[in-house]
Amino acid sequence: MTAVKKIAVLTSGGDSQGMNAAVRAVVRSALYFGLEVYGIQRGYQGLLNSDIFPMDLRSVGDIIQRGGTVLQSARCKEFMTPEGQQKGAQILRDHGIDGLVVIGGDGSYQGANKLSKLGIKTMGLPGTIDNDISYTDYTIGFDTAVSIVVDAINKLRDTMSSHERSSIVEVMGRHCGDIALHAGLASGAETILVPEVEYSLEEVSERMKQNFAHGKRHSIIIVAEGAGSGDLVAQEVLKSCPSYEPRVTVLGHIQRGGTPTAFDRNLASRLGDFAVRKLIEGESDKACGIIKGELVTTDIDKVVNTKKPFNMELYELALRLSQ
Ligand SMILES: Nc1ncnc2c1ncn2[C@@H]1O[C@H](COP(=O)(O)OP(=O)(O)O)[C@@H](O)[C@H]1O
Ligand SMILES: O=P(O)(O)OC[C@H]1O[C@](O)(COP(=O)(O)O)[C@@H](O)[C@@H]1O
Ligand SMILES: [Mg+2]
Repeated sequence: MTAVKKIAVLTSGGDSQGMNAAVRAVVRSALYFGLEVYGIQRGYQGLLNSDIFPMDLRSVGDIIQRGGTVLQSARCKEFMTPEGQQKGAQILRDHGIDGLVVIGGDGSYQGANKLSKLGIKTMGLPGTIDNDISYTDYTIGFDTAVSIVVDAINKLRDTMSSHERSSIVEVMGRHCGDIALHAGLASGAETILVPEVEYSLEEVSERMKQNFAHGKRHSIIIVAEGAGSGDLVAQEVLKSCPSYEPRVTVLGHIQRGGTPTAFDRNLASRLGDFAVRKLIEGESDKACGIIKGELVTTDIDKVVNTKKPFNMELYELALRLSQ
């Protein structure tokens, strides 16, 4: 006896690499366990437009390696209203859909939470490059985004060291410094500016001067978008250490594209299958995650109301090793 018979899947919010692998896992596991499965195009916007279609085994062929999301994504204002949420729940009921897997970030999770209060069984999967979701060590897309940043910094290093310059790299992460931190540690950045750690521009220039005195003739500064602007940091470096000739690179949406890493594909595959099995077992209003290698579910309410702790140990290590 399964708690759901017909489920749907959608992707919502900023897309991330590995969302396709998650969609594939949801569809194939659902079919394996005898459920009917539907895709919803363009997130909650598509739900409100009844853009809902049946999915079969072949409909998710040849997508595990692709970035973006074949279901497409959207940000939908109407769904933020109680009327929009009731309309969405009614449309799902009209289609006979009793379970929904939402792949997205914290905003998308809140939409899933509202639908569950209206009688639809929901499961959230953490699809965002930012890694800003609590109760999971990793989100789907984070590993790929970090690899892209590291690859870009490798290239910047070549030219920065040739010209003895300082490279200031602005990376994504509105409220979370994890991309900056993990890419910074992996690429030996001297300075990592994140929203979770207060800093002053004076401190940054003091560190630059010290590094210069220690014989460093080029340097990498990573700025998470939520921590400030690369241009401001560059102005400060130009004032205090002009010989570093700062150059700013904003990586932007490049970080959200391209083929997902094996880590992200495997995480997405495991979580997609897990979400289906939990729906079948009757769980609802839960976010799926991975903690210390184990798959877990946590109440969505708890997840969206808890800020993910920042790893200060890793941050201090990155600074210690880049002296
Ligand atoms: N509090 C909320 N209640 C209902 N739906 C929400 C809420 N917050 C966000 N959403 C829906 O989820 C969509 C994606 O949220 P957003 O915060 O943009 O991205 P992400 O899910 O990546 O964090 C929004 O456009 C909206 O449709
Ligand atoms: O797609 P947009 O509107 O340019 O949004 C950019 C934002 O989306 C992200 O890539 C991901 O954020 P979400 O997962 O919350 O959507 C952020 O790092 C970035 O600030
Ligand atoms: Mg978000």
